[in-house]
Amino acid sequence: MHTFPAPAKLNLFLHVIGRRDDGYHLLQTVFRFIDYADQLTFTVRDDGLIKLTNPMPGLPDQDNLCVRAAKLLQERSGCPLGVDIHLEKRIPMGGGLGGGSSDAATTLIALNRLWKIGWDREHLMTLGLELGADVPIFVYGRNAFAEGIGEIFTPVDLPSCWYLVLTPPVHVSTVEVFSSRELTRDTIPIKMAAFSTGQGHNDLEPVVARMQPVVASWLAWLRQRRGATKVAMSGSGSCIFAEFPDEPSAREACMQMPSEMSGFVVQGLASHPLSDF
Ligand SMILES: C[C@](O)(CO)[C@H](O)COP(=O)(O)OP(=O)(O)OC[C@H]1O[C@@H](n2ccc(N)nc2=O)[C@H](O)[C@@H]1O
Ligand SMILES: Nc1ncnc2c1ncn2[C@@H]1O[C@H](COP(=O)(O)OP(=O)(O)OP(=O)(O)O)[C@@H](O)[C@H]1O
Repeated sequence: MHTFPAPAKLNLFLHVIGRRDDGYHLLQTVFRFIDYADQLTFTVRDDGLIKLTNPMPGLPDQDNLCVRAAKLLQERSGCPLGVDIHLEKRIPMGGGLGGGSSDAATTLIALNRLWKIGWDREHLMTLGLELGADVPIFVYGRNAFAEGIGEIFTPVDLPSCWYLVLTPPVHVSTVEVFSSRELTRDTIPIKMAAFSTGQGHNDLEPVVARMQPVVASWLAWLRQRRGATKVAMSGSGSCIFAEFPDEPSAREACMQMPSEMSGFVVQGLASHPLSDF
């Protein structure tokens, strides 16, 4: 039995700079891992079966991204082994924090080792991209400036800081946001260095804020917090965050949260906990 973390990510900004012929969007974004994670426990089986030991309500096992990742790896590597997977879910689902993608990436990294397949990270990242645009970053394992559809990385060193992440009680469909007529797809590409001077916004944010007014009003509240150096939505939402230089200022903002709001304080990570595994 082996337990591994699957951390969440924040998109510190997300620019949509174009669209490919297949409908996928060309992005520029910075991914930052945060100290908030699901836990996955793997027990290798020698009968080749892949089983989730604690099914998630409303999500058929065969659609679960960790089951899909295990099946894909088994199929492509020809490995005869199977696995029991226990998934302890903590990251809000469909919140733009990449939880499902992170579960898939941790599964690929762990089973590559436990099944003794021996592929390098590059190979696992290519496989991961078949499961979703957000999977490769979690396999890559370093905070990064990302381009392409979110799979071409340049590592970035980010300052230590803390986040107040708010979790509005609404689910936002990534497909719906990307296919909105209101979405602008022509932000001028920036150089990576521009980000460190504070440039960057999330082009998906105004679309989601219009679809879900609660996101707009919670964003407005976050923008009024003292000491916040940045406020934005992560990915396709609905989670939003404020960045603070230290823990006390993030906690102070959290204490001021009205009772109808929900969220948590979390530290930004320097890298994925399995980056050197
Ligand atoms: C918004 C982000 O979370 C930012 O990190 C990701 O780009 C989304 O990644 P993801 O959830 O892994 O996305 P996928 O499962 O690959 O794609 C879901 C849907 O989002 C749209 N999509 C996604 C990524 C991208 N670069 N362009 C897109 O247009 C497509 O309609 C796609 O069918
Ligand atoms: N292990 C999993 N954990 C969470 N969701 C999963 C998982 N496997 C499949 N899914 C499906 O994927 C959808 C998106 O889940 P996820 O939590 O990754 O959203 P997200 O963070 O908004 O992703 P993204 O920002 O990458 O679109 C869920 O609504 C669910 O139907």
